[in-house]
Parts: sequence; structure tokens; C-alpha cells
Amino acid sequence: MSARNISRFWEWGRKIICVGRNYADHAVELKNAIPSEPVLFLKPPSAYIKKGSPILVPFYSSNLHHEVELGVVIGKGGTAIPQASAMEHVAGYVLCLDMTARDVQDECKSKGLPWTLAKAFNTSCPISDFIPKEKIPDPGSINLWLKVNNVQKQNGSTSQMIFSIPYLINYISEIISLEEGDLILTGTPKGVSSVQEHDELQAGIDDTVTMTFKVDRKS
Ligand SMILES: CC(=O)CC(=O)C(=O)O
Ligand SMILES: [Mg+2]
Repeated sequence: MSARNISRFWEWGRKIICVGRNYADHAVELKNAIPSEPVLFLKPPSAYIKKGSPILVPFYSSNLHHEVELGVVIGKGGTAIPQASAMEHVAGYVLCLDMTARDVQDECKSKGLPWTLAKAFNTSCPISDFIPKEKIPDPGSINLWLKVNNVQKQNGSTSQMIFSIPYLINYISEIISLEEGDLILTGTPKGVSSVQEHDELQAGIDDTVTMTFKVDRKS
């Protein structure tokens, strides 16, 4: 049997672990407190889409937001991975969108309910092609940006993250064992905004990686 190729990790059905409120400017724009520990939630693998597939607005939402994020692809699993060796467990990266039904999330927050409907719906995790680890020698100092219909909405540096990638790998793996092919979404900088059917989202890492997705509504 041939070895699996990590660049197709998104086909393996592994976990997507998302970190919320990891940029102070985004926590502030949504009037959330700055966290003292990472805020975690999950998306199922059915949330993944790749280029050519549309982002579908869930039928129960009228305020779908984009959140551009750096995704960390786990290459070697582990439990309670020390910060000092955390980067040895990283195979590479993807640029991700954490698509969020903000109206539904606001309602869940006000009722003390989980965010599943707001965050985990089909097509809620568009991703770029796999980026091997060597291509991003310093993931703690890259620029993430996003445009809607060619208008800039988000532009932030990963140096603004409250919790670093090694900290997150250690924190998460103490609670949820990490496996090869898991993806960690590391949170979004400020500038999230509403998108509509027919909008075009373009996102990038500096001027090296770019990806484009169209928004549609399921008929
Ligand atoms: C308030 C949020 O939706 C948290 C989140 O996903 C983030 O990236 O921050
Ligand atoms: Mg997010």
C-alpha cells in the first residue's frame, strides 16, 4: 500500500480544531473579552472546500462573515506535546477561511448555546493548497489579508496572535490528542465583514499564496 500524501490531508477525515479570539483587535471589534486561555471549537471534515467549489450561505443565516486564518497542518500526532518540540509536529500550513454565521453565533452566545450551527456547516472551511513547512520559515511573522470584490477588508500579521503556534499545540494536545492530518485554525485578525451571494473573496499570505472563492446560496 502506498504512503498517504500529507498535501491531501483534507481528504482524510481528521479533526479541525479552531482557536477563537486569538487576536486582540478582533476580540475588541466583536466586543469580546481578551482571553487568558485559548477559546476552542471544532469543525467537521465535511466543512472543507477547495478552489472551484462555492461557499454556501446556510439557509438559516442572513449574516455570513469571512475570517481569514493561518491553518497549521499536523504531520506527527501526540498528546501533551511540549512547546519546545511542538514545531516538529507541524507538516505545513494552509490559508483558511473560518466562515461564520454571525447572526446565529450571536444568538447562540446570548442563549449560552454551542456555536456548532454558526461555525461547522458544510463549506465553512475553504482552504488553499497545502504549503510545506519549509516555505514558511517564520509562521509567527506573516501577513494574512482578505478582499471582498477587490475591496480590502482584513490585513493582519500573525505576530499579533495572543497565543503562539507552539503554545496552541501544547495547550490543545493536553486536552485533545493531535493526529497526523489534523488542522488547527489559529484565529482571525480584525476586519471581519458580511458577504452575500455572488461575492468573490480573495485571500492571501503576503504576496506568495492567494486563493479565491465565490459565495453562493443553496437553491
Ligand atoms: C468570535 C469568533 O468567531 C472567534 C473566532 O473564530 C476567531 O477567529 O477569533
Ligand atoms: Mg475564527
